[in-house]
Amino acid sequence: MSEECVRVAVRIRPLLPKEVLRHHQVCVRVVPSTAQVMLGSDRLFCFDHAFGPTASQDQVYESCVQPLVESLLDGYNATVFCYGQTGSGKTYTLGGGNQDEEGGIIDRVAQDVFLLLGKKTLNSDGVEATVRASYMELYKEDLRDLLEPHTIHKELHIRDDERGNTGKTVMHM
Ligand SMILES: Nc1ncnc2c1ncn2[C@@H]1O[C@H](COP(=O)(O)OP(=O)(O)OP(=O)(O)O)[C@@H](O)[C@H]1O
Repeated sequence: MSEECVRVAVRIRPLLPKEVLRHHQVCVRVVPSTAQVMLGSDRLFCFDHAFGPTASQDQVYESCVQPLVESLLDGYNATVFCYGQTGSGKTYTLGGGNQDEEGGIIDRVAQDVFLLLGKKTLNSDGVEATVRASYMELYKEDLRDLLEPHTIHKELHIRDDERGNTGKTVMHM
């Protein structure tokens, strides 16, 4: 893995059945054996990773995220976020989730965090670990606690943290 602080991966999802039925065409493809994508026939873009429509959830996780989980347990901070227009595959890549889909990044991170913590605590006497997780949705101006989906009306507010403008914190999570 490169030493860059910020790395960008692009994932091209397959056409959906409804898109195939409507004869939509694929307009972007990965240049084989590179991290480049070609838009149309002559516009080339470079990324740190490029995944085509046949890439598995495993491949995306192993190349882009797993190394971050390992460094997390060495004390580093890590952020992974998905960006893209509606329907481009952010939820699928992060969550997967439908019964017939493979699990996404969140499932795999959770599994690996506990697996690696298990190994660490086994190998080092007296080491204890606490894992805290929050899962929220910010849609327009509304925040939802996705670990308590029934509390739609729960009063959640974004505030500056005690250090001022450098971070944000959500009250009442
Ligand atoms: N790599 C993939 N392989 C197979 N199906 C995919 C893939 N990525 C996305 N899809 C499918 O494409 C559809 C749209 O994906 P998804 O809901 O993840 O988009 P999104 O970016 O989260 O959209 P929105 O911003 O509207 O929430 C879903 O039916 C999803 O199952």
